[in-house]
Amino acid sequence: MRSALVSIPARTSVFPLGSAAVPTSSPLLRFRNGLNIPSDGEYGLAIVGEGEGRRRLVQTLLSKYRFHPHPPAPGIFPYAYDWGLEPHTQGTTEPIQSPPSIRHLTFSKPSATGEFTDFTARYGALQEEDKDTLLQFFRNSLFPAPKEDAIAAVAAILRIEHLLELPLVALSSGQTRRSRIAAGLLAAPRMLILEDPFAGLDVQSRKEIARMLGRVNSGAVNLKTTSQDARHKEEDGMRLVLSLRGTGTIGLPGYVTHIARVMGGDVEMLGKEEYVDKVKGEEETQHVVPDMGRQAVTQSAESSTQPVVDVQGVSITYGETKVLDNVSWRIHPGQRWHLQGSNGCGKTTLLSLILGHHPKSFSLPAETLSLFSKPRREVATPTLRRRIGHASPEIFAAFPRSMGLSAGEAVGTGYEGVFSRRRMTEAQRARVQRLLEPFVDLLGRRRTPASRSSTKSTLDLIYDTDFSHFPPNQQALLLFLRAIVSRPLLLILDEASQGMDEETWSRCRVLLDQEWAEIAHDAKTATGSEQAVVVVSHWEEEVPWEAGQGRVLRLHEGKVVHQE
Ligand SMILES: Nc1ncnc2c1ncn2[C@@H]1O[C@H](COP(=O)(O)OP(=O)(O)OP(=O)(O)O)[C@@H](O)[C@H]1O
Repeated sequence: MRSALVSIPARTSVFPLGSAAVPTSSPLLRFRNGLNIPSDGEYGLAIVGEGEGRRRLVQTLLSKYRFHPHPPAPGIFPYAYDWGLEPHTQGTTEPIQSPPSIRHLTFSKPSATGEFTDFTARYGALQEEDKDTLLQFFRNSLFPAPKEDAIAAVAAILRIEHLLELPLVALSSGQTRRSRIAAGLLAAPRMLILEDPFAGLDVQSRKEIARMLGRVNSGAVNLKTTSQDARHKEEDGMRLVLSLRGTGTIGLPGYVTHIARVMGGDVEMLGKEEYVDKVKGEEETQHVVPDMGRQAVTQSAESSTQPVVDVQGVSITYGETKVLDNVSWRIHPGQRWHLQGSNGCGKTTLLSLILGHHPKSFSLPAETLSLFSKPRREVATPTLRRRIGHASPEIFAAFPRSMGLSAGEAVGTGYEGVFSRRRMTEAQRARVQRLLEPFVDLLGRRRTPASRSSTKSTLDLIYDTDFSHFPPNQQALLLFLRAIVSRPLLLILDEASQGMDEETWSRCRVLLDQEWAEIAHDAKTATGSEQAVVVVSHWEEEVPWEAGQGRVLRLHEGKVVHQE
């Protein structure tokens, strides 16, 4: 075995860069029993635990923090491996910058360059600038430029050969994720850190990709031999480090041998078996608290209400490809639907017709699409925006970060379903504050010196803080609150929990239960109507109602294959 890629001794702590040499504050992380990543041999690492802790550990691996105590540096601490950097940068104990051979792939950030983000462009006639295909992206936008055989090898690994000639914007979110993993592999770094690579992937894809990543990690597939990057020796493999949401054992790829578990600021290294035993033991001793807040779902009788959505025999075709094929679907007030189907089967396209994002939405024959008891073509799009609450990875990517909207204003844009600042009534401001309240401890963690000296309450400070100043997982939370703020007649949660921590999402679920109980109560006592809900998720456990309490619509290659 050669040297370690990463070697962090036991009892090392990390602090923000620029903090005092003799630490005066508590560390960001403490490494209980160190962290060593060998450069070769059978070894697979997954980081699990609290979201903020996992992020800090990733930042540590990217050399974004200062270490204490300063260890005798074998290379560029914490890296023991010779990354092929200039001699003068070696032997330093201060982190300088991540070695170029480490790549970090995160899916929770909106893309800085704009690629993969424009969510409505894909439905209409494509603009010239949106016509770039996946293949062109791989050829022209990656550095170092991959060789053709590398592209072919990676496309085969990730089963995206059939997508190479498609425009980037046409890819579904799962297809986009596979393509981004492919781009990460094509860069052929010495170490690739992937954050939540399996979120948004269907069950089959998750298994396939976990297996393929295992082969890359073990060196069975060596992409270096096909890379043009001269920094690497051909025999160098690629180490993959996965950061995975959740502390459970579900979703751990088979090839993973070691776990770095982050809890309460402590990083503990465990062998996989040791970890699995520990988690099982903890689960057994955990007190199961009955969920008093959870309401039994009352599924409205179909006959007694007018449907909020009535789709009858809709088909959508791009060139030769039939993306929706004779789809029919009725959604009544109070119903909960889980829209299912593998990546690329047409779920988002179907929802885009209902949401009014798809240009065909307005031009479909009146009898094929009715919304809120009227033919779609008689319902103005701003009315749809007001009546439908919507959270999705596409909204997350597209929501403006440069307009200076505060967190409260961002949530308030949900009243009109717009992306721009709007005036809110006092009652609406109060409602936004009430929604923020259960999350104050999560959203208020990053207090600045200025905010500490402010006389405002933490809730007011959060309300006024610029939306873009929150980390991505908290932005996802704010956009979820935006979707529910107006108590819309139809709520569409399309992979809404993507990017959120488990703790945050479980609180969102409690909030949803409360909301639905209140809406149901109002519907009985006043003239209101119960909320219809559509959830898209590839993870059963993330559907916010008990199994069997909702309905299911399953698509396969654009066709409805199951409806109950
Ligand atoms: N302009 C286009 N030309 C060709 N195919 C397209 C175009 N736009 C979309 N598609 C294809 O339509 C299919 C449906 O995409 P859609 O986003 O609806 O899938 P999805 O079920 O939501 O997938 P995911 O689970 O990955 O989000 C995909 O296979 C996509 O590649």
